[in-house]
Amino acid sequence: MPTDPGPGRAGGGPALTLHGITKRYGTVTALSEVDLDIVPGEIVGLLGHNGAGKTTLMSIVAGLLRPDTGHVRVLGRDPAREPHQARRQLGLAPQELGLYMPLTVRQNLLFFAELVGLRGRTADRRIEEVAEPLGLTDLLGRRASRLSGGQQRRVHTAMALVHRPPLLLLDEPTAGVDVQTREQLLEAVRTMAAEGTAICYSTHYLPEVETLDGSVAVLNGGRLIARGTLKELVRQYGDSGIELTFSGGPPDLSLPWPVVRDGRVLRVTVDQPHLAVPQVMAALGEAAGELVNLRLVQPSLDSVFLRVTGRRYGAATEEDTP
Ligand SMILES: Nc1ncnc2c1ncn2[C@@H]1O[C@H](COP(=O)(O)OP(=O)(O)OP(=O)(O)O)[C@@H](O)[C@H]1O
Repeated sequence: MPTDPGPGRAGGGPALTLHGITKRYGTVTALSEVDLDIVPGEIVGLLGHNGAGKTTLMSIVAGLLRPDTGHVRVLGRDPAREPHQARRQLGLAPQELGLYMPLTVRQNLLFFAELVGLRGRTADRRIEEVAEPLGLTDLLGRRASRLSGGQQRRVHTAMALVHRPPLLLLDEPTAGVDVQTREQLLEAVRTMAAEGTAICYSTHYLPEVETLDGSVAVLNGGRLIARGTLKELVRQYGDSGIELTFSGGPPDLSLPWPVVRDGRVLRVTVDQPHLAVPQVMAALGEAAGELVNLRLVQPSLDSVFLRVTGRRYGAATEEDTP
């Protein structure tokens, strides 16, 4: 049994509290009046289009950037005033890989373990513990430079976990990884949450957030515009409908349901889209010849995102109906 304290150390309060956080870079407002709590054991999918402020938010929590206004508490500590204490309570896996390529996997993990005060047998044991679920046990002696991209990404994530932090910040941990690595990372995230770790998980891949079945925070232009569990948000904002894509400009349709035009796409919001298809097709008339795709949209995180931001999320999967 590990002797170091586990992640359930928040004493009942939130693992992370952000209150009124604003951050500007010159004239660009990256975050505006953001309030966010994450409680122990909660996985928050942090979502937003490119430039929405996700990385800025994580950097502020990790104490790498200072907010212009507002306050941050990591397990009750202010990363700006008590950087070392706050830093030990969190693990950050930034977007950019941070491996030392000439070192072995074990040496990379040991380096990070020592940075947060782990030594000797405690560090060795934690390295073994963190390597196992991420499929790194057999790779501990291998140089980082000799690993595949997916293996490097797993080591990068393992470095954030090695001190068993009660708060974990993962910035697009599955960017560019293979299916097996994705599964291993998601499983490791689920396990840590079940053990009480609070996790802030940014991704451009909505099905991952649905798989993790956690809660969601949506940033848009630096503002937090939606926050809740997946189920709550889908109930509140998850429109269903029909999405029609045309080879040229979409026609004007006369239908009894709201129709929104977005470039070459028309979106019809309707409760039971499969029953509405015949009427929509009939309304197309000659424009049916220009139709290149018809998709039934069911209430999901994808439709929540579209509703609250006005744009679909970049890498969401599509269940296209030919
Ligand atoms: N160092 C910087 N100097 C100036 N502007 C910056 C800087 N870093 C970020 N920004 C701007 O702040 C805004 C938020 O950027 P941020 O990187 O936090 O977004 P993001 O949601 O992480 O985006 P992505 O999904 O592309 O990683 C963007 O408009 C970005 O251009």
